[in-house]
Amino acid sequence: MTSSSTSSTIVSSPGKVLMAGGYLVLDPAYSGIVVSTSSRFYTVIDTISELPAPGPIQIRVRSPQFLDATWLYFVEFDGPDVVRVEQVADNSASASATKNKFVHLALQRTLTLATELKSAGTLQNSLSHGLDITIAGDNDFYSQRAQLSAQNLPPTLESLEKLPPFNKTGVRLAEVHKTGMGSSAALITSLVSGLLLHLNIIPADSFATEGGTESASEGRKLAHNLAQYIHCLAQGKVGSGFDVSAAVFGSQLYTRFDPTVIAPLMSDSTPSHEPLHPVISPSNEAWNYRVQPFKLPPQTRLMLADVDAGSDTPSLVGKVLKWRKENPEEAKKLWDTIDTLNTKLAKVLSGLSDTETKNPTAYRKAVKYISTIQSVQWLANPNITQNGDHAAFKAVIETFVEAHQITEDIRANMRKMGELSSVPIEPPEQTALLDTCVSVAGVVGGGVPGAGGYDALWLLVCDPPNCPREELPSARVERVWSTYKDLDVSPLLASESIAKGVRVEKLEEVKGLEEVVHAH
Ligand SMILES: Nc1ncnc2c1ncn2[C@@H]1O[C@H](COP(=O)(O)OP(=O)(O)O)[C@@H](O)[C@H]1O
Ligand SMILES: C[C@@](O)(CCOP(=O)(O)OP(=O)(O)O)CC(=O)O
Repeated sequence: MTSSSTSSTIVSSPGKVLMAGGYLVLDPAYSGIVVSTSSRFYTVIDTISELPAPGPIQIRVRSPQFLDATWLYFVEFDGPDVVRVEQVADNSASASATKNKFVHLALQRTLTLATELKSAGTLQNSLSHGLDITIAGDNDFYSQRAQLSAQNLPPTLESLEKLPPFNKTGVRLAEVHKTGMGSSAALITSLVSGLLLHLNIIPADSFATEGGTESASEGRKLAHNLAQYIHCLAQGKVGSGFDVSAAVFGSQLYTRFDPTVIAPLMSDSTPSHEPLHPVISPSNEAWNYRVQPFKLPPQTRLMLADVDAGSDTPSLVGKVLKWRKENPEEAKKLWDTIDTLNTKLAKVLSGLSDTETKNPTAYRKAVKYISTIQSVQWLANPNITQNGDHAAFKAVIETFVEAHQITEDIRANMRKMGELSSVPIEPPEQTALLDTCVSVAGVVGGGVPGAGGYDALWLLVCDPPNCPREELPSARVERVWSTYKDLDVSPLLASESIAKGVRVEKLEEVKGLEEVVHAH
């Protein structure tokens, strides 16, 4: 199969970090602070340029970063509204014998929805040349430790920047070491959104407008509902869905949907006999998730680290939920305390963005000032109001101190949750590492993302403009990470994504993507 890029559709969607709200966000009474990352998953959909061969319609999906990662499917129409997508057995050199449930379900359910919204005949026409789909994830989704050490590079941001984009992992998908940024949610979202655009199920400008549930386009909401449903089906469980929501809408305060909305469609049988559109449609009011806009303050930077000591999220979640069920009163008190703190954190961080808009000079000076001092010292200088724009300058610093204090209080309460339910949410090794990081000059706060455990951490650090790289708080943090003895800590390149969720891309503007698409 050869492919042309003239008619290609390229869509990307970001990874996620649940900064605050782990476990709470599983309950619709509480929300989570979700930051979407600059690391993205890309789906490139091409039409096969050769004349259609007689025989069934073909869809080829490739993930060139992995070994044995080409999947070939036949699409068959059976009557006016039944479409079947079957994986072709390993009878060609280019197709692998492995299955990819996530990809298969994304194709199967998206084409089913398409048949309901267009006619089978129209869809058959759109697919007559087949589809050639390439999937690629930014390096951050997979641990690059092995690749760095193979090149004798230390685990630093500078080294990560030297690795080729969409670096080959050298392994099969099942063997890859994930970093917890939500590869499957970002993959499903980019694939489903790309297909909806390519098949004209949603208008071409669906992802041009941004926003949460209030202002997003109907096309974006449809992509969300469909991706959320397919992701649940592929995972075989209904989580809170914050990862898909971040992939679709970007950074946000997320409140989950009631899982009963998709219950009628959760049977694994193919094809599903229940029509999808009445359930998936954005006009179905049973979709009661809420996405409120959120972003990190200006001149700060989110830093993420991959900590090598893997833990298993599902077992953590099961134990915490069991404890909560058995201790409802104590749990409610703790959940409410944490929620008050989480809500306050979101408000304080959003407030900093407003302050920067209103008084950019005082804000910039304050960030610059605190970026060279440990948080305990930020207000220590009695002459602080003499320094710059007086009251406004001091007020900015006070707000940063508040943000720092809240993140520390959240950590303490998450540790309590862990102790009470006998789950290593912020285990002692992570506490020691985080305490060290949080005391570095210019660090606002940090924590264990999502469900916690041993495998990751996040930090929010000041990032004043026009400052030499080696003098930035991020460089100080990197030095701590690279010399830390008790845990193996490796940085991730990602920061917060400025683009809000899923977006359309141009091949030539994404470094390295063209090479991946044309790799064989
Ligand atoms: N680059 C990729 N190409 C194709 N499929 C992928 C890719 N990355 C992830 N997947 C799919 O997602 C699955 C992993 O899902 P899951 O274990 O839920 O991961 P995560 O915790 O990252 O969401 C893989 O088995 C595969 O089906
Ligand atoms: C416990 C949770 O609230 C958060 C888990 O967040 P993680 O980021 O740890 O999740 P994975 O992507 O599964 O590793 C469960 C949920 O919200 O679904």
